[in-house]
Amino acid sequence: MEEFRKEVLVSSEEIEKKVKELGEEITKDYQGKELMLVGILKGAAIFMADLARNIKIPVTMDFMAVSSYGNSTKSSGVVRIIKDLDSNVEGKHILIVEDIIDTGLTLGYLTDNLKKRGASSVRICTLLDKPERRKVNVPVDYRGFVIPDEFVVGYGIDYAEKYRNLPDIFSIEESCD
Ligand SMILES: O=P(O)(O)OC[C@H]1O[C@H](OP(=O)(O)OP(=O)(O)O)[C@H](O)[C@@H]1O
Ligand code: HPA
Ligand SMILES: [Mg+2]
Repeated sequence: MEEFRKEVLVSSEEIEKKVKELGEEITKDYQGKELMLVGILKGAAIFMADLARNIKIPVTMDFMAVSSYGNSTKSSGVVRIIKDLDSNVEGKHILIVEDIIDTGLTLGYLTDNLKKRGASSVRICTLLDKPERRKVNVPVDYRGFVIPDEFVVGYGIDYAEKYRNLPDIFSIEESCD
């Protein structure tokens, strides 16, 4: 990460504790319901894997890939489906699992899209929420951490496809030297 100044924003220990709490809350709320977790690739892959193991009711899991950032730190504003779900969501309770909500463009598009397919309910679980940057208002049902307006990497989240494997979440800033 030599091209950046970096700082731990959320440690792996804090993440682990929060993911457990979110899992407990989701377990309680979806008792007796058929829950389908929809992870948004690639950023949410690591969060999805940890969260799913902290949910103690049977769930199904599917994934979508939607990209608006490409290799940039700025959203292009155009949401593109790269990989669609394998399964039908009609009549299912969907919980979208995201790593981060920034402008809200990705999730605004996705919630509309899944509701139109006839899901019984569509809720959102995000590990990180950066509310200062919101352009589209999306209702967040389960939220891990509210973070300041800083570009972050780690625990699945990338900059130009790098740093997803870092166990902690870092904020990064281009260094001046
Ligand atoms: O609220 P927004 O401004 O739309 O930003 C949030 C989205 O951007 C990132 O995905 P990205 O498009 O970078 O794909 P990736 O998950 O493969 O990194 C992130 O994982 C969210 O899906
Ligand atoms: O802060 C961020 N980091 C990486 N990807 C992102 N996509 C939206 N916001 C971010
Ligand atoms: Mg990305």
